Amino acid sequence: MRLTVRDLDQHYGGSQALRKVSFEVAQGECLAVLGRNGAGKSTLLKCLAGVLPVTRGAIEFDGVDMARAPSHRRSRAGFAYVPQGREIFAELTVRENLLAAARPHGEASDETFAEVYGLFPVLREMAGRRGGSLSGGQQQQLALARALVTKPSLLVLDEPTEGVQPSIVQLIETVLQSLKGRLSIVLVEQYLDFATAVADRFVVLSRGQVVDRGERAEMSRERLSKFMSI
Ligand SMILES: Nc1ncnc2c1ncn2[C@@H]1O[C@H](COP(=O)(O)OP(=O)(O)OP(=O)(O)O)[C@@H](O)[C@H]1O
Repeated sequence: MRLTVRDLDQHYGGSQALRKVSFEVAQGECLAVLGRNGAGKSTLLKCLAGVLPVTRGAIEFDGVDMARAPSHRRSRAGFAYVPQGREIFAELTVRENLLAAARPHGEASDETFAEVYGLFPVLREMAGRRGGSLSGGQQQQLALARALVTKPSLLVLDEPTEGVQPSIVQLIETVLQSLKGRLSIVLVEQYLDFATAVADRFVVLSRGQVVDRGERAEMSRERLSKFMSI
C-alpha cells in the first residue's frame, strides 16, 4: 500500500501536537519516524490508526483519503497498528489473542497461523498460555503476530523494541526485514541502530513538525543526534 500524509494538523484541546506533517511511504517501503520524547510521534501514529481525530489534512491509502474514516474501515483497507505498550488481551491465551485479532477479517487459515508461528516460534510453544503471563519480549511478539494475522498491507509500529531484550530485538529486526517489500511499514523508534537497520527512509519530528527527512544512507548519528536524546 502507498501511504500519503498531507498537511496533517492535530490538536489536544487548545494545544497543537502536529503541524502540517507531510510524507509518503511507497509500496513495500519502511519509513522510520524519529524525534525526542513529546515530539508527536505517537500522536501521529494514533491519527493514522483513527484512534485520535485530526484537525486538518489528508491520510491517503492508495489515493483514498481515510483521515476521517473509523478505525475498523482503515483496518479493513489493510491497515494494522501495534501501539506502544502492546495492548494484548492479558486474560486470553496466545491462540485466543490471535483468533480475536483475525476474526473481523474472516477466520484465520491454518496457513496464516503457521506463518506467524514460523516467524515467532515461541508463540507456538506458548499458544495455550495467558497473554498476561508472557514476558515483555514475548508480548511484543504476540502484538506483532496479532497485527500480521489480519494480513495487512500497511503495518504501523510504535516502539517495538521498547523493554525488549537484545535477542528479541534482533528477531524483530529480521522479521521486519523479511516483511518489507511485501508490505509497507511505518516505524516509530528511539533505538537508532534498529531504525537504521530496518528503515529505507526517515522523517524527524520536533514539536509536531517535520524538521528533517532523508534516505537510510543519510541517517547518520551526527545528523540525527541534534533532534534526538542520544
Ligand atoms: N492525551 C493528551 N492530551 C494532551 N496532550 C497530549 C496528550 N497526549 C500527548 N500529548 C502531548 O502531545 C505532544 C506529543 O506527544 P506524543 O506522545 O505524541 O509524543 P512522542 O513523540 O510520541 O513522545 P514519546 O516518545 O514520549 O511517546 C506532547 O507535548 C504531549 O505532552
